[in-house]
Amino acid sequence: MKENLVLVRHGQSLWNLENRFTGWTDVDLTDIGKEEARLAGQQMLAEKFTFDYVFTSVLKRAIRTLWIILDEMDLMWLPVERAWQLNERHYGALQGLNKAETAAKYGNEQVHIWRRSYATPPPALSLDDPRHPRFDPRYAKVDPALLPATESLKMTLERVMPYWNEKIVPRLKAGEKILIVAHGNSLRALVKYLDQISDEDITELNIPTGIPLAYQLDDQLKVVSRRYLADEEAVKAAAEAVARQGLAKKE
Ligand SMILES: O=C(O)[C@@H](CO)OP(=O)(O)O
Repeated sequence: MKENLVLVRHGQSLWNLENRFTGWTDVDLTDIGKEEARLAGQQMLAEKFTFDYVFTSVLKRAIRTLWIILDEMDLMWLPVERAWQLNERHYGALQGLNKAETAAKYGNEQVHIWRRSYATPPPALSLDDPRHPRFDPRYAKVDPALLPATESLKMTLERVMPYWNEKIVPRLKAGEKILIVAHGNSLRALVKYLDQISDEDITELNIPTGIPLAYQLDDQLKVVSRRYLADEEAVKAAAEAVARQGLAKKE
């Protein structure tokens, strides 16, 4: 394998299925999501991918996807680092709401801005909202000032990038092959950086669930090649399906 970095968005989650804004809500995979993870693992095995080190978030839809992939690849022994910095973008007060119903209420355009604009965050959770991450024991050791009540993609990128630079870059520079299993928007942040996508163009990028995206990076970590391990049509259809989730249902 010439690629040294593979990014995988977790398989379908319960709230993907119910079409709800998820963010930092810790929902599990559906059976389809587990199957997507199995296929991702089998695909990488078939193409003789292997890894030295693995990163994921602290949310179970990503962790379980990773477990299934490593199981399929017979790589369960690999070291894994879980980091809140790789979590999904925090969706603020939208978390739990149905995307199509929200679009019916506020308009497709407003929902597209909340979902895909670079710098506009959704409405924030109040500090005393029980869903605020400061009440969740998994973030007990994180500086409370860093815990978001909402995030734009820009804010997500601002917490993903320091982690990338500090924890992932040194391993890539040392020649390790890295797998990252994370989320639609934390991966959009990383892909924006790697592929140097502009603030405008990133609004049109949708990452499909469960399809490995493999990068070959050079010594300077510049992109030599990138490809999804699926045919182009399948990737396009899956990305368009993600984009459509934010549209109001036609009467
Ligand atoms: O709800 C979310 O957290 C994300 C990923 O499922 O959704 P979206 O594609 O709308 O950014």
